[in-house]
Amino acid sequence: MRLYCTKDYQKMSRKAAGIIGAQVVLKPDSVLGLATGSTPIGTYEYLIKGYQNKDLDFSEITTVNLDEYKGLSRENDQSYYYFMYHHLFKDININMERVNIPDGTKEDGDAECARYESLIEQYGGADLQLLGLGHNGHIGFNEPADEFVKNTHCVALTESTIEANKRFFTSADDVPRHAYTMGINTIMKAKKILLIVSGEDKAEILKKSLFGPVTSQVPASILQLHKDLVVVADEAAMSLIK
Ligand SMILES: N[C@@H]1[C@@H](O)[C@H](O)[C@@H](COP(=O)(O)O)O[C@@H]1O
Repeated sequence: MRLYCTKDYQKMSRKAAGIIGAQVVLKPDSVLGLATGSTPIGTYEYLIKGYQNKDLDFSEITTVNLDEYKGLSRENDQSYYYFMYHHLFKDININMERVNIPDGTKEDGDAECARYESLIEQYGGADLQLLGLGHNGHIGFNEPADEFVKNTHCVALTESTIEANKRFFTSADDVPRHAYTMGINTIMKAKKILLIVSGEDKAEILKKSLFGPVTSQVPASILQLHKDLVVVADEAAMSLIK
């Protein structure tokens, strides 16, 4: 594991974008695994700057996103497709045909999850998977559970995740109760994993994830077993790690 501690959110974002940018430069046809949530927004802003400065070319890049809410269409402004389009894709030269996100509108969840899993399998996993960290240790939407779920699957969101994500919706009642998410093995198949974490409210779960026991009750703890894990966290998130 490589652990970088940055002064603040901006510096975390710049460092993370630098790592993703290096991947894009070194392998222009990379498969990038992308994430949503508030943490990666600054990273995406720096990637857009890299494109505008002509340092980064995304024309050959393929993307796979971690997750999507069940029941939300691409046009829904709370869907992760919409999020990705508005925070990144619309401002870079990505070929939208190479953008992959689970389709939240597919009623047959099993079929959609199997399709998504085999797509990632065909790519041989992401070259680099970007991850945020949920307050309960979730990655993607892999929630604390009695066992790790291997492949892309449909998950019932926990109350704490619904609570944390309600800020993006009119009320907690509007937060979808289910989501499609890459499984733990889907994520671990990535050749490199970049975990970004910001804020004091994540300090405890970051410490547990990186230095606590590997357990499905803290899904991110599995990342300790990845052979190329890079963590970029700001001082506030790192405050409990000496
Ligand atoms: N499914 C996403 C996760 O992929 C993300 O990492 C998490 C943390 O979000 P934030 O970065 O806003 O704290 O939120 C959501 O639940």
